[in-house]
Amino acid sequence: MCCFSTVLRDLAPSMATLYDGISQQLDFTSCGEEGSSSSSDNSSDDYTSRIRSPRIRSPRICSPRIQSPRIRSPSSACRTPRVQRHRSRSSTLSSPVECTSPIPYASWKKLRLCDSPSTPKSLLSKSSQPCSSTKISRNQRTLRFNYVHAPCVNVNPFTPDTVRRNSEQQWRNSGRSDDDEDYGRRLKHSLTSSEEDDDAFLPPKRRAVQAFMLSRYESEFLELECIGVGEFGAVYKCVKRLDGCLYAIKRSRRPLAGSANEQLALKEVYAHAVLGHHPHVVRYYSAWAEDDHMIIQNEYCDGGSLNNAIVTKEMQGELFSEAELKDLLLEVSMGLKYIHSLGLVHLDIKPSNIFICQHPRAAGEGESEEEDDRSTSAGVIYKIGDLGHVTSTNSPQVEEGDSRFLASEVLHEDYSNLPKADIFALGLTVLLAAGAPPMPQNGDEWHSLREGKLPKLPQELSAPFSSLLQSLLDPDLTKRLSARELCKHTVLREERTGRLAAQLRRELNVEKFRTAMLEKELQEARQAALSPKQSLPPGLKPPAKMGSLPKSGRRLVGRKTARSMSFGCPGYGV
Ligand SMILES: Nc1ncnc2c1ncn2[C@@H]1O[C@H](COP(=O)(O)OP(=O)(O)OP(=O)(O)O)[C@@H](O)[C@H]1O
Ligand SMILES: [Mg+2]
Repeated sequence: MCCFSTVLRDLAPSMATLYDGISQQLDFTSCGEEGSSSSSDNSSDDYTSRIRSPRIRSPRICSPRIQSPRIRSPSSACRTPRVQRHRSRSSTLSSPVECTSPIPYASWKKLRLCDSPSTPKSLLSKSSQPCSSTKISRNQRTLRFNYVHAPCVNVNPFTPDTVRRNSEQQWRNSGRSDDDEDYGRRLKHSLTSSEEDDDAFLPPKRRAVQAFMLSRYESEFLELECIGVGEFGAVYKCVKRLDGCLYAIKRSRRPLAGSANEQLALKEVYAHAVLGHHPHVVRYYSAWAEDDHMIIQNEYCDGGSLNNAIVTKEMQGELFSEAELKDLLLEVSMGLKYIHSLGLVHLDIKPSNIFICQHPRAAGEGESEEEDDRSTSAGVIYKIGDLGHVTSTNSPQVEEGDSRFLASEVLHEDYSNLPKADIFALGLTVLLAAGAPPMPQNGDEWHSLREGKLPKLPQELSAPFSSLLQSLLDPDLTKRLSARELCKHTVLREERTGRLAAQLRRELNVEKFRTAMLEKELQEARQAALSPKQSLPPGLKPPAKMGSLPKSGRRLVGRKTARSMSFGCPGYGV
């Protein structure tokens, strides 16, 4: 009896926790429409206070955009683009009915209901809930998130050591809360553990599959830091609790449903899904809607954006070398060639939308037929990201990108050769990396660039490379090279091929040396086999010489056992 009462007493807190869990579940389901348009401001603030951590934030790159100058008559070919920036992405509409998006609110709703294997579960469950905008108070929400403990983070045992060490260092610097200490501990342990205690890598199984009444973002990911804030949303560096790998999670800043942002968010997801995997396009893993915000899980590029790299170089008084510029141009062209080959255009190519991977090997890259990352000058890989403006070439719905990189023909609504608009923007991007002054948003300078006049650069580029850059800005679209042509261009290929050849020669020499060493060992082994008396201890009978082996090849010892052979084994000539 005494034992039974003890058990009951011990059970009481667990029952209370269970009850809490159930009530939180109810609470959670009721918050589905908190971000509905009528309450967007509050929700946005709530979101900001909840999700944005006061951690390191990369310098914000202001990228004003054109304010949807949709219908423009040819007479609008004025000297200065009339379009005034600050930008269409942010224009949240007050009601779904007013939505100007070509994907109407109804379709968005339907999209959430379509039950395909690729439809995120969270999206489906959310869609099945009533659309009433039952709001929960800030306090309730706080309670909900405070009471539930997030599952721990698994440490991926396949993470290369260098990456793991970097993560551990970052972990130490980030000053995490007690809740996530476990991850830090296991991460640290994984660096020092021996083979016998490799089990320590793996958390108890129940943790990996446990269901928690948290948002998908919080239950599946551990947020490490905010790595960028764009017009559309904020991007967080996160570790996925299950696989222990890093991802860039992009979350729209404002509630989506019924807003113009909805179209952009969907465009980005559609484009990523269609594009699949290419070494020069930021990889997409998953997307879902949460509290009416779109969340996109992408590959994390450890070198940040090209824009950040340009700013950093500038501060250090350095410039991208011509070889690096050629790599940049070639690799982004490869990504564009792929995008264009699928009948799509990016329409927002600029330094802040090109990302750098510094550990391509670790990320399993360099598998493209077209390239070999051994041949890149800086050993980094450039990738095209931010697909929010992607549209198809056949039936373009052009949401113009940043006016600083906008081709003149797009401003004049000539959409007959949109891939060349990407090439124009790429030309300006490479010029910026070469040290060109910031691109103008309008005015005479803006026009002179569109007339094919290159800006002054602080470094001397070779004549062939300069004229190649010049051709990217050519106002005559037929003279502006295509991505396909750029990928084959000798100016870009020559050096790269030379570097690859040199690298292959080095590797060949290493292999030759290894072969020579093996041959030497083999010779020694043969020698030892031919003069066995010298090496055998006294009293031991020498084995039969090669020449005196029985003709049938019968073995003298171990006749009944399977024969295993190895090089360098005296007694068995090869
Ligand atoms: N995959 C990634 N890896 C590393 N950093 C990233 C990644 N995605 C985004 N970032 C960082 O976040 C910033 C904003 O990202 P992104 O361009 O996707 O958002 P955005 O809201 O569309 O921005 P904008 O409208 O200004 O182009 C980038 O400039 C970069 O610094
Ligand atoms: Mg961007």
